[in-house]
Amino acid sequence: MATHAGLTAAVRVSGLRRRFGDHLVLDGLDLELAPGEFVALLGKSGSGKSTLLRALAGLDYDTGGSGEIAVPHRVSVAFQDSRLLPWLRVLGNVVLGLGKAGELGRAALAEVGLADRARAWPGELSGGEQQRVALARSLVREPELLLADEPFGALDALTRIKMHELLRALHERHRPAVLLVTHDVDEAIELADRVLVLDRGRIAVDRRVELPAPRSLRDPAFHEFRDLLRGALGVETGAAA
Ligand SMILES: Nc1ncnc2c1ncn2[C@@H]1O[C@H](COP(=O)(O)OP(=O)(O)OP(=O)(O)O)[C@@H](O)[C@H]1O
Repeated sequence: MATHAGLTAAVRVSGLRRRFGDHLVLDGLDLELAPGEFVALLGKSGSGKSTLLRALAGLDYDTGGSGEIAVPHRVSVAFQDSRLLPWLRVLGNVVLGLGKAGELGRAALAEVGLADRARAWPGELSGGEQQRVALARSLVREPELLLADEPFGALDALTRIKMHELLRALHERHRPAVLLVTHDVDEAIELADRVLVLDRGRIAVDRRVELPAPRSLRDPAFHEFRDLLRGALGVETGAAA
């Protein structure tokens, strides 16, 4: 079913339906991402965000479904846990399956600030460092599309801020299209060019983030946008506080 996107879109999804037994999770979903666009995907727990990501990544072999999906040739996927192989050193994980010399891998590790950890074992790294290795592993494949499922969900707040900065910088430099699944409304507004809310199997909200950079929680427009998204997610907006 998956085909390759034309030059005009990095992702094109039309009429995507996915069900688990009687449970229709995606119900005729339509979505387009432009090349280089950074898009955040929000949605209540169980709304189907990971199901959509897996469909785009071609990882949902057993699921009943229909619809059209077009993605680029080079797609990378990042998950909440880094999924590094513990029996390979850091550099081995980065270049796994590429059959290339380590030079590209070392350059990618340098980009995420881990040039000196190439020979370490994954178990010797902190959670944040492991996620940086996972980013390097994605980068070295020069993806046209990066699919990220809560990649910072397990990190502490400070490490998360640093990872945000790193991801923005890497996006600026390499310009893949990004689809970032997150529970964190502020993370979505800080990072993305465009924010989507998935509800009842479709994209219920699709808004560009027009806030000036650097995006600041002090900007009243940030709060307006946050309230709009929280409203769409059925969360108290705190407007009366
Ligand atoms: N392999 C599966 N078998 C049966 N049901 C599944 C399977 N995978 C997902 N589901 C169901 O599909 C629905 C959507 O799941 P999905 O993981 O896509 O949601 P999500 O929006 O990513 O949730 P969360 O934010 O909690 O991670 C849920 O009701 C889930 O129980």
